[in-house]
Amino acid sequence: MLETTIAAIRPPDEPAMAAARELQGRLTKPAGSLGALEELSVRLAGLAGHCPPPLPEPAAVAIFAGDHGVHAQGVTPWPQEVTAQMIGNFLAGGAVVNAFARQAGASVTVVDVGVATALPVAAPGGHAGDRPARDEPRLVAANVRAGTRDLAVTAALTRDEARAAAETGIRVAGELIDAGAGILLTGDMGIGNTTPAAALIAAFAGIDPAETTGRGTGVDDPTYARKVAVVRAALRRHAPDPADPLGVLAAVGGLEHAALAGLILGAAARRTPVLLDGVIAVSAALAAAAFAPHAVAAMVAGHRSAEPGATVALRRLGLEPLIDLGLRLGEGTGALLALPVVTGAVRVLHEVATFDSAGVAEK
Ligand SMILES: O=C(O)c1ccc[n+]([C@@H]2O[C@H](COP(=O)([O-])O)[C@@H](O)[C@H]2O)c1
Ligand SMILES: Cc1cc2nc[nH]c2cc1C
Repeated sequence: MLETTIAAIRPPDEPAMAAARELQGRLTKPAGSLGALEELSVRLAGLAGHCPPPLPEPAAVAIFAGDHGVHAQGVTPWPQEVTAQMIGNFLAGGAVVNAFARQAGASVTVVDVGVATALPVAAPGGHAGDRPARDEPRLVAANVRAGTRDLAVTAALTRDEARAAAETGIRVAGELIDAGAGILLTGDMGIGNTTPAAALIAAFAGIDPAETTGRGTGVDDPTYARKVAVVRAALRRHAPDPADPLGVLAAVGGLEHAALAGLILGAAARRTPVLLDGVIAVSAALAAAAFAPHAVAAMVAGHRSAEPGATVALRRLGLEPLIDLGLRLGEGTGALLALPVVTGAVRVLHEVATFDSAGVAEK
């Protein structure tokens, strides 16, 4: 399924992009006055193969959750159980992602792709295991293994495990798009997952982990120094080949990172935009781009995470984030805040009058 998905990813449609550029020039506003929204509208026309592209509605957030063997190295102060507990919170509607999803009118799908501890059977007020109503958060059980192995000691995953997680992401993308989603938003939850994200970005960018490792949930100086040393040693030990993205994901990645790479590939194959959240999403986006360079055409960078690796990854992908608020929460929160910007960029092409039609004089 991974190979057929990659093979289905085509380059953007140049005539649709040219039509969007030409239309932008005829709308009742000074040329270029919508800044980055204009190029975004052109990119989305190229992805859709149509001008104007469809409005990115409805929106669906997919939160991939997993745990990490590298937690044993003391790279985060939070107990591993928080991953499962936060799933309970997502399903009960009490997390920040839920508040922002309600505001944006987006659905929330939580995917257990590798949680290590027991999931809440039914969160208070939640619907885990029940058949949810249309707008309630939904849980997809797709656990590949109970957390990764410790990447400081051995490869985090086998290639088969990394593939299984990526194919889960592809499957979730297909199901959400089949159910009508016009845009997918990436979300993640995994205590410790900024460590593999930093390793993935350093591996794909070929740079020192000091440039890609951040403070995650907010680690102190000794923990930060340990984290950089763990990532550096892991890259030296595994020496992953950036031309082999499955190998990189297996060596130093995580199950949610691999699944997010799959979600992005699945969206790109269906010519559906995927709005990226923070550092975990952009590390997965580098893997997706290594699998299929044209997948970048489907990516929109929602925001610039405070994690330094996010800026490195966005630069390599050639993506400018839509908002920059110093967020470092994950869950899909930054992507949700950026969603109205994406919708606005497309709505302009649908609704704004041209100089001709409105009888407004041009300069
Ligand atoms: O989205 C981001 O850029 C981001 C930055 C820092 C932390 N996080 C979230 O915090 C958790 C990982 O942090 P840590 O310190 O345990 O590696 C995980 O659940 C992520 O969703 C997310
Ligand atoms: C409380 C908490 C919420 C989160 N959401 C995403 N990552 C998280 C990490 C923690 C610790």
